[in-house]
Amino acid sequence: MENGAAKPVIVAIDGPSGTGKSSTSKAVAAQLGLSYLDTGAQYRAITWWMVTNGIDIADPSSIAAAAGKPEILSGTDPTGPTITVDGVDVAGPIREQDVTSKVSAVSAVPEVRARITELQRAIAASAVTGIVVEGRDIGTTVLPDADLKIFLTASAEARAARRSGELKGADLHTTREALIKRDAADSSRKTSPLAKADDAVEVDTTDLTLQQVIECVVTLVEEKRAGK
Ligand SMILES: Nc1ncnc2c1ncn2[C@@H]1O[C@H](COP(=O)(O)OP(=O)(O)OP(=O)(O)O)[C@@H](O)[C@H]1O
Ligand SMILES: Nc1ccn([C@H]2C[C@H](O)[C@@H](COP(=O)(O)O)O2)c(=O)n1
Repeated sequence: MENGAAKPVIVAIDGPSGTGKSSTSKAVAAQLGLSYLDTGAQYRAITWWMVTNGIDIADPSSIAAAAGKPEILSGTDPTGPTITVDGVDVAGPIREQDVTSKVSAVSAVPEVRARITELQRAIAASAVTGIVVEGRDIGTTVLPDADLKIFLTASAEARAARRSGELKGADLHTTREALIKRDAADSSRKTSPLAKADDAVEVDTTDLTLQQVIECVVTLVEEKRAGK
């Protein structure tokens, strides 16, 4: 690059629910001075808009017809990411159970994916120092030329324990079943399913602390930047 500025680094982090994508990505981006994009929040935001506007979630053609309507904006500061829909802050509502139970159906609709993928690529292209983008299809579809691709995994038991801790002691069995159901839907959809890219580095986080996962990913990014 001219004037000696470092080339922006693009990091894709994918994996099933509760593997630590958001926590890891935010911390890595903050530590390395990169932007951060939570693509799950964008799919949740469009789902929130569909629910709020009375779109029939069981009817993919209604979802497809409405996919271009909401304006979704993501703030990419890893120390305070934001998400708005038509100017409304939806950071809280998109985490509610009603949205969580419907997001897989909405995000399976090809028109929704095309719309959100376009937003994601534009955000990544405008990140000055680089960006950590986390989701399900970032390494395979959204940013196939990413400098580094990570695929996080963890046992269903570990993921359920993490989530039920977060949900203030929600029933472990119910939480585990809900995670497995959402992963199955996300992995089996036709368009851009949850999948590990062939060139992704897989990190099993089952027996690692969050801090160990962050350190592992920071090291991988630094090695990549150093051309190792
Ligand atoms: N290695 C780890 N050890 C213990 N807890 C962890 C670890 N990684 C993440 N967590 C905790 O697990 C919970 C889920 O993590 P996080 O939200 O980052 O996962 P995610 O993969 O982004 O999930 P989702 O895809 O459902 O949004 C959080 O409470 C987080 O603090
Ligand atoms: N790249 C992505 C990111 C997310 N989704 C869908 C599937 C998930 O179940 C849902 C919510 O994501 P989360 O907030 O749990 O990370 O969004 C997707 O299809 N593609």
